[in-house]
Order: sequence, then structure tokens, then C-alpha cells
Amino acid sequence: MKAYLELLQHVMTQGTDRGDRTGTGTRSVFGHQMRFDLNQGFPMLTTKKLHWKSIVHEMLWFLSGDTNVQYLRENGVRIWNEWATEEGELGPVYGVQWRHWRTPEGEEIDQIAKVIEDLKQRPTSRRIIVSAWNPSDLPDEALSPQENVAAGKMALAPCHAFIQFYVADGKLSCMLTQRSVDCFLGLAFNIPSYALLTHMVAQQCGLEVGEFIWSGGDVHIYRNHFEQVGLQLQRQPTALPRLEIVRQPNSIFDYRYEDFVLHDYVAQPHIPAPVAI
Ligand SMILES: Nc1nc(=O)c2c([nH]1)NC[C@@H]1CN(c3ccc(C(=O)N[C@@H](CCC(=O)O)C(=O)O)cc3)CN21
Ligand SMILES: O=c1ccn([C@H]2C[C@H](O)[C@@H](COP(=O)(O)O)O2)c(=O)[nH]1
Repeated sequence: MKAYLELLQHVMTQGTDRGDRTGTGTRSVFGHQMRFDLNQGFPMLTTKKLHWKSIVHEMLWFLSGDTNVQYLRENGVRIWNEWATEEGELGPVYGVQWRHWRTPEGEEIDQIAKVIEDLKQRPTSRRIIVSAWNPSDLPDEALSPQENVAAGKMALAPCHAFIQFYVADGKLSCMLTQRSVDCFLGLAFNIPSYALLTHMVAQQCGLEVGEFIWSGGDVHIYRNHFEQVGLQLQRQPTALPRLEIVRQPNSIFDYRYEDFVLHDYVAQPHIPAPVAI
């Protein structure tokens, strides 16, 4: 995960200080790309301990089409609580856009099922894409997440918004475009999360894994994470863990938490940081 640590260093030294929606203040750069060869290990930070359960359950939750935090809470995952209403609702966020994109004709498009079908039927297609960026459901930036949900909008605009798949030599690669990137908290989760999705999709399509390519737009470090970033940059990364999927379910929608075993995840202690809401 040298590339991640180099990105933190790059933002700290080359970034511009800017205000932001949350009022916290950030240092940011615009536009950055990193490549992770998924055959070289599972890209999960070793310079701070990550909560594997949150990564897996959040992905299963996205794939189920669910947008209520109840499932996450029942599984000890707290990362979406601050944006939810009292009833746990987040509005039409990732799950709805991935699985139930609504058309003007009142029908629904299951983008994930379509991707699996395309990868099997026409793997050289250049249109194997999932978009969570649905302008008609975007929140009003002047309102709170809960007010937006009450108005039928998303609690928060999608950050990891555009996913493209690519097959060559029997290997599946995935590229993510992330428009807004909280480098210390969000990105640390987003990389293993999409690496996990790539492994799942590859298994379902009978492919090996290739690369995960990450592209960021507004790539920032919040001011109240500077100290934590400094601490992390003093640490040396160690060997990456390895992901094993111990069962092959019949569909991309039938995975369970227990299907994923992360071998040899040895990480340095967790570094707590406040999340900007
Ligand atoms: N400012 C901000 N950063 C984000 O990364 C982010 C948002 N907002 N809003 C929506 C989602 C929620 N995500 C989050 C929210 C919180 C943590 C967080 O607090 N992580 C801690 C604790 C992890 C845990 O309890 O599992 C961490 O140390 O990683 C991470 C990702 C990613 N997203
Ligand atoms: O998966 C995620 C979700 C969110 N983030 C971060 C990026 C920003 O810091 C905030 C969102 O604020 P906007 O004003 O909507 O850009 O959340 C992330 O890094 N990863």
C-alpha cells in the first residue's frame, strides 16, 4: 500500500487548503490514479488496523439493494449512522442505484445483474459500467442529510460513483472513479471494498482477478486528520493479506460474511479520527 502512503504525502506537501461543505477544512489535490495488482495480495492497509467486518458487511448491504442502516447496525457496523434518519433511512443511495435504478417509464434497472450478464456474454464490451450518479436523486447541498431523505433524495451524493469492468487474458479488472475522497477514513475503506467486489464478480464470471484501478477527483485530507496522517506516515507497511472466498454461491447476491476469509492480516494499531458530517 505504498501508493496510498505516497498519496497522503503528496496531498500534505502539494495540496491546496480549501473550505468544504462540512465546515471542517481540507487540504486537497484534483485528480489522482493508483493501480493495485490483485494478484500481489489483498489491498488492505497494514499501517493502521481496519475493521474488516465493516468492509464486508457494507458491500453485502450495497449488493442487497438495501438503503436502511438497520442491517449494518445489527452486524456491528456504525459507519453510516450519522447520515441516517431516526428510522435508519438514507434515501436512494448506492443500493437503490445499483439494483433498482428507476427509469422514466417507471421500470427498474438492475445494473449489477446486467454487469454479470455482460461479462459472461460479451467480455470485450467497453460499456460494462455501474453508475451510482443519478442526478434526479441527488441531495440539495444546503439541506441536512436527514432533510434530504425526507424529501425523497439521497442523504449524501455518491462518492464512489462510476465503476467500469474490463476483461483481458481471462482476468477481470475494475476501475473506480471516486469524485470526492476523504483520504484518511473513506479511501482506506474504499480500496479494499472495491477489491472485494472485483474478487466476487470475477468468481461469479469464472475469471481470475486482474487489477483494481482507482481514480480520484477532489482528493482531500481533513484538517482534523493531519496529526493522524503524520503518525501513519511514520509507519512502515508490511506484507499484504490474502483473500480467500471459501464458497461459490449461485449468484452475486447470495454471498454471506462467512464466505470471505482474510489470511495473514497483520496491521499496526488502529488510529482513531473524527468523521466530517
Ligand atoms: N467525511 C466523510 N468521510 C467518509 O469517508 C464518508 C462520509 N463522510 N460519509 C459517508 C461514508 C461513510 N463512510 C465512513 C464513515 C465513517 C468511517 C469511520 O469512522 N471509520 C473509522 C471507524 C471504523 C469502524 O467503526 O468500523 C476508522 O477508523 O476507519 C469510515 C467511513 C465513508 N463515507
Ligand atoms: O465512500 C466514501 C464516501 C464518502 N467519502 C467522503 C468524501 C467527502 O469527504 C465526504 C462527502 O462529502 P461531499 O461534500 O459530498 O463530497 O465523504 C469517501 O471518501 N468515501
